[in-house]
Amino acid sequence: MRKGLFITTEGPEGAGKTTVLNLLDEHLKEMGIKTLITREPGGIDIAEQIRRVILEPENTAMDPRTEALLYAAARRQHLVEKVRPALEAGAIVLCDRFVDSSLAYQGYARGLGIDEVYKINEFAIETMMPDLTIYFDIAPEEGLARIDRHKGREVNRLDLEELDFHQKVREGYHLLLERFPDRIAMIDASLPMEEVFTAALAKIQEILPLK
Ligand SMILES: Nc1ncnc2c1ncn2[C@@H]1O[C@H](COP(=O)(O)OP(=O)(O)OP(=O)(O)O)[C@@H](O)[C@H]1O
Ligand SMILES: Cc1cn([C@H]2C[C@H](O)[C@@H](COP(=O)(O)O)O2)c(=O)[nH]c1=O
Repeated sequence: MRKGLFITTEGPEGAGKTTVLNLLDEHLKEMGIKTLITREPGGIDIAEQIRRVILEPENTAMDPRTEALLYAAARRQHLVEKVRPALEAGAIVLCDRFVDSSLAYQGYARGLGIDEVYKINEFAIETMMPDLTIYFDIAPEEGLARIDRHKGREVNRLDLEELDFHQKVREGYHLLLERFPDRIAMIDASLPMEEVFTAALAKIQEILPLK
């Protein structure tokens, strides 16, 4: 049974999700709340191995459906091995990307169809959807420029897609916002980091059980 809260972050490349998620994790821990911070694809050994296959820049021959299936496979293993046990133990799970990434990237930007990609993911996640998804909205040009400036970050196969693809990713997220207005909250990720953090924390506080 799910006793904790499942919170995910989403957004285009370089939106600041990882940075802000780490700050949120620190802040919640200081409040005495049990948290688990993790990421997709990855977070556990098998899923990190799948991540390497998906994101290796040389794997240019990868078919879009293969890509979607690999993300779903990594998701399944991560959910079973790490996310579900932490939720059952009552933690707040902070997960950098989840199924909405597949819907925006593979479903919309790759053109596989949001509903089709959701269907294959249903097999992976069963009914496990986030309690809250914080969507970091940013123009892809700005996000990609941040990554460019951020020396030492791995450049992955998806980062190397044309600007048009990244614009479609953002459009895909906007469609998801319309479809799931009760679950997905948008914040303006172009603001200074401190303001983005405050806005994200406010969204979490709205769903924290009162003590
Ligand atoms: N609000 C902000 N203003 C300016 N720079 C930021 C802001 N938030 C994050 N950054 C910087 O942008 C870069 C990318 O941030 P981060 O890795 O957190 O993004 P991300 O959304 O996790 O990216 P990706 O999904 O592509 O890995 C980092 O160098 C980070 O310091
Ligand atoms: C979960 C998931 C991710 N992606 C893409 C999004 C990014 O380009 C990479 C992950 O890299 P990050 O630095 O950890 O953000 O993978 C995707 O296309 N579909 C997914 O389901």
